[in-house]
Amino acid sequence: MSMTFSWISIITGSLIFLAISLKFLFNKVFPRKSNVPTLPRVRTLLPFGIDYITRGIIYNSSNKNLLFWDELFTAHYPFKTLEIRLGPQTVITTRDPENVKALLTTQFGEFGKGERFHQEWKEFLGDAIFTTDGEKWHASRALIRPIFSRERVSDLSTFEIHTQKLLRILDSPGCEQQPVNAFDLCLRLTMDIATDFLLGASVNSLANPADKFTAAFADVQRVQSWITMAGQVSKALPLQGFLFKDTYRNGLDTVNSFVKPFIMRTLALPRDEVEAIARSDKGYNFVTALAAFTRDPKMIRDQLISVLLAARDTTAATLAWTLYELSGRPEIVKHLREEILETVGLVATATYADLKNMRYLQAILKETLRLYPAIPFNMRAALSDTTLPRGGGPQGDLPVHIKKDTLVAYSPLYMQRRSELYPATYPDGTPFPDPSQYTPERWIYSGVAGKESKAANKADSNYNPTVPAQVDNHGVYESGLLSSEAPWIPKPWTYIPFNGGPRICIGQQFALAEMGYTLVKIFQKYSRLERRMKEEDCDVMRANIVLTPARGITVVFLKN
Ligand code: HEM
Repeated sequence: MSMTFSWISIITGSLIFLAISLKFLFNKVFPRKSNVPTLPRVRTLLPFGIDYITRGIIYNSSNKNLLFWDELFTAHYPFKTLEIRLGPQTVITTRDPENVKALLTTQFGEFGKGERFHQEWKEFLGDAIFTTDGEKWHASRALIRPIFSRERVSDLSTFEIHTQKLLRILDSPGCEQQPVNAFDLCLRLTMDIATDFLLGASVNSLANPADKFTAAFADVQRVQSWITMAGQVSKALPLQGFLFKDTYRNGLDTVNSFVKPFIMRTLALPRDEVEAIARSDKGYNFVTALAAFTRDPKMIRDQLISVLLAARDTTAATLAWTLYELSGRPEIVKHLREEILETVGLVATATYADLKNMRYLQAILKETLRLYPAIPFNMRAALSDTTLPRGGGPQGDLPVHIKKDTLVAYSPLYMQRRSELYPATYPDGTPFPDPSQYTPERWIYSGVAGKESKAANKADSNYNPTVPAQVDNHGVYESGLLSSEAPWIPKPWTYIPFNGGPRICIGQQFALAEMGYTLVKIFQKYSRLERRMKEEDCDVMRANIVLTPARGITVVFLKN
């Protein structure tokens, strides 16, 4: 037995030695051309970067993606853009806002989701807004844009129906004054709201947690996130074929069979009737709105599922992280309740304008999205041979060539947590709150919130809650703080929870209204939120496409 073991060790050791020697020789024989500015290259020990990939998988499965990025950039400080060769695949990671700006706006046509991403997601999302580039993407965006107009988004009646159901659950015998998993409730709430908005009928997962559609959608998403992660290294390791295709296909069948009748029923209506519904408020939903422009059931299905995917977990996770932070901070809850009391009182329902006028509420949401951006890591592919403005040369500040199909990764999570991107003080010398801390007040003048915020809001002549969201705001989140009186707005392209440029999140205002409405509803009724989590379960961030609390969020909602 021990003889066999030592032979295995000798053979394994020799193979590793051989692989390292071959890699060394390869680098000697094919050195990089020296006259073109190149990016600092991350050294890997084993061929195809297998050591690097393994480390990535281990860090990901132990929820340490942020640490992975931190260690990578710390090891290569002060460089902000790095190149990693994983066999034939080149992946660039950047924390340079100038490069992020190029990816998302100034060189928008040269970087996109890319054909590989499209292929990986095609079965799930088809050829819709989320997975296409160029003309196809443009057509999808134009089709969907009117559905997110201010008039449509400011109708909060769907939120009212489902938040009422949430409150009834919180008041029910098993939950009242008891610890509940707030993340699970947020997922169910956002699923119910999204399906109601999209189909005109909710899956009602708040009342029925075992709902089949919700479970199938979760299965497909889980496998899809593995496929996407494997896709980043798939040229080096062709893993995708092994990834639970049965679960994926069965899940997709369930999802498709659920949405199909809604689409077919709408398409069976005479066109002028569909157009009339799409113009009115009665019976309006995403499917009817799309059916007024296209009679293609697959196109409607693809856009519908894409928007559902984009809308559901992102909003649930942001709401849940907000409740997590608020559960440890009674002073924030107190301020928020004061603002609610002043703006809508404890009984009335908030309007869209009320939500927009509540500066402290908006600051809370901004602060959550700063520390927990729902899409923590993102990626673009070079659609042709092109350049990035920075990263080359000895100082890392020269433009670099980028070959077609190179992947460029950036991380709102990592960037938004870097203290160097924040000022030490406000313009008047008041210290700027520690960027590592959850402090909504940083978004409002000198830490003053509550009463003063409302007065400041009225005085803010640039503030206009009717301004549509879809402006290119240079990566800065729009909600009325882009005014001459704002004491601080993030440096361009350093705060991008909704991305920026032409592909900025189309549902941004919908999401903010949904989260704001839910928080108002909750804190009209409850005055305290207590966290009931073990220390080791707090702040554990799982990053599988969306940044979710890995151990849930266990809290108790208390009335006094
Ligand atoms: C807190 C909640 C949300 C956050 C943080 C968020 C964030 C984002 C981000 C970062 C992107 C860019 C993805 C990329 O291009 O790589 C995006 C795109 C998108 N989002 Fe959101 N989102 C949220 C909620 C919503 C909601 C509620 C909807 C719809 C009701 C929605 C619909 C979309 C769509 C359709 C896209 C694709 C836009 C395009 O490619 O042109 N999102 N979102």
